[in-house]
Amino acid sequence: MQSSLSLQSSSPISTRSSHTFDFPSVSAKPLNLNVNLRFCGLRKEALSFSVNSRRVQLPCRRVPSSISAALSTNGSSPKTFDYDLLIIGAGVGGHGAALHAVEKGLKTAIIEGDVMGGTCVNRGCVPSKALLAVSGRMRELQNEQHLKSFGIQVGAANYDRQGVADHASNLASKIRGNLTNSLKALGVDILTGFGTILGPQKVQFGKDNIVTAKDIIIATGSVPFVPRGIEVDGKTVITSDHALKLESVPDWIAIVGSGYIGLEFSDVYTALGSEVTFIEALDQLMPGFDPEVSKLAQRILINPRKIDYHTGVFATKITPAKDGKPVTIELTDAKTKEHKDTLEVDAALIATGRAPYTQGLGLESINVVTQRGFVPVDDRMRVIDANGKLVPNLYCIGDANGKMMLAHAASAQGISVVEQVTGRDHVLNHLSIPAACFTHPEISMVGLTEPQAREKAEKEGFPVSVAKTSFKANSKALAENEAEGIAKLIYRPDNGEILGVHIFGLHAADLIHEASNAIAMGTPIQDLKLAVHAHPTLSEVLDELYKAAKVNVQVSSPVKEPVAV
Ligand SMILES: Cc1cc2nc3c(=O)[nH]c(=O)nc-3n(C[C@H](O)[C@H](O)[C@H](O)COP(=O)(O)OP(=O)(O)OC[C@H]3O[C@@H](n4cnc5c(N)ncnc54)[C@H](O)[C@@H]3O)c2cc1C
Ligand SMILES: NC(=O)c1ccc[n+]([C@@H]2O[C@H](COP(=O)([O-])OP(=O)(O)OC[C@H]3O[C@@H](n4cnc5c(N)ncnc54)[C@H](O)[C@@H]3O)[C@@H](O)[C@H]2O)c1
Repeated sequence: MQSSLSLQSSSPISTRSSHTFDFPSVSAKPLNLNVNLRFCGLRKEALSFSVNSRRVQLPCRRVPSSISAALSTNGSSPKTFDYDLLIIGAGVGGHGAALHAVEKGLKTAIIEGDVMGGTCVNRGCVPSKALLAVSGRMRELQNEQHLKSFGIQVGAANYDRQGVADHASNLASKIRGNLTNSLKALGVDILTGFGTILGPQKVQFGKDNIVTAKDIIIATGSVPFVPRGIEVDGKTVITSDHALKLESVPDWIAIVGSGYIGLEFSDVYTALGSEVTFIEALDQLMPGFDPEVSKLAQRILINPRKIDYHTGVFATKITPAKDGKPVTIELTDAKTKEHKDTLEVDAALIATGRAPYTQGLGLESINVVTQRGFVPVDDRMRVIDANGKLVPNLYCIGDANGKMMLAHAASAQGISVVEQVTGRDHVLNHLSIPAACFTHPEISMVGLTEPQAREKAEKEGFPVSVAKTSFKANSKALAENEAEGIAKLIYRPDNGEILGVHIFGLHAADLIHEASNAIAMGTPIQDLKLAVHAHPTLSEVLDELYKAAKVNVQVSSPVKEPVAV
């Protein structure tokens, strides 16, 4: 059985020191742990420890800067710091940054004003995927024809609403616990209270606690955006925060907005028996996706289901149900601005985007003016002040900067910042960050859509080509009787660069990573054509895609001598 050990440092470690701990172990025998810290160069230390006399030596690492840091960027900067890195907001962005900071040897603290884990864990990715796991199973069990095609017969599928809701909330608590424990185990100090920036490198949290840090990351996230005129009562007119609790499954629900949240919830509600009406301001549903993919997705995710829609209209006034009257929704034509229709439904979910949560952060104390609430940053997430100058030692990651409102983007931005503050310049390529919508089947994408790629190509003067493959030719998808889907590759035929990949089909969210990693590593298609995929797997959809591309250059990497095995 393995024992895990955690080294917590709440005071700066800067000199040679040795500590011996006795602590109960998971094995029958108590462990005797002897820890040695040894200076081995400028602001570096080597950690060695012995467990029951067996010695383990870890390599030289950067040590916290608490003693040495004395910045002189501004008269009011502190001379010494409580921490190397202070993160405001313990969502996935803050968590990712903190873990990487510890790995880099930074003394790190994280301030959280509400529950640990932020949006993703408590009110976003995690509970929504729990609900989608249920909707996937319900869909399968309700699809008699699909089951029959395998020779399977089952009785009528049903569900217990509270049981489904509990699955989502239990999963959120579990992952919140894991996230909190991982920070504690690595020695990240968790400071509880609302954080406000008082000046350079100085933050107040809670009522009157002040803490200083060499570098500060703002990671305060976002909240649901509710347009003016819409009254949310939390019961019949709701946001995703309420919907994830699944307190009811309305017979008829209007979903305002057909982006990620709207689409995922349409999958959940229709699987659980609701009828859905989409209200979308733009002229087509799913306007954020590649147009060809959204067209196919509409054929499969919308048309055969109990969903109707109004496009090109704004929901300008929504009044909750009251005194036996239904929810009323006034629709206004997006172009003429004239009243178009009034709908009466049982409930309305407002999924019209998210607003950054940056109020009360004290940005004015450092001359930073937000843009529609978002903190302005450069491509290294360095905060830009009202005069267009970089604010020293201040960064903003995740939803609060609005670059890309995705959990893994927030975390990747945090890691990028930590790389920079520990001496390695790093710019994150946002075009390599994948995204996925977890409907049944899933939609995933990375890089540019076809219209975006064509616009860029015209401006910069390079050729663009498109290759496509269908899941219908994939043995694994056929075996699963789920061959409805496409993959689309947008690329430069002159050099083999991938500009974008879009997938709609079974497990699209998992499949996209091969393409996103290729973009991140700069691997051209002519090299990818030679990569081998196991048969029969869904990954062969991408193999086919690369092979279908017509690139005008040969293999770019040197051909290695074959190695005998
Ligand atoms: C329904 C839904 C489903 C989603 N599904 C996905 C998905 O499947 N995949 C995906 O990639 N993304 C998904 N997202 C988006 C994802 O949740 C966000 O992009 C992500 O949570 C952003 O992380 P963050 O760290 O920037 O902010 P948050 O997660 O919002 O965390 C910010 C934290 O900061 C705290 N805070 C704010 N101000 C202060 C302050 N002044 N002092 C102290 N603490 C403060 C907040 O309490 C919060 O805990 C989903 C979002 C929603 C709403
Ligand atoms: N699977 C995922 O990764 C996932 C899941 C959910 C949410 N998210 C993230 O959360 C963020 C918010 O999601 P979202 O779906 O709320 O936003 P979104 O920006 O994806 O979609 C909002 C939609 O609402 C429409 N709209 C806005 N105002 C309207 C109005 N008054 N009337 C009618 N239509 C209106 C917009 O045209 C748009 O299509 C997204 O940026 C997304 O990145 C990600």
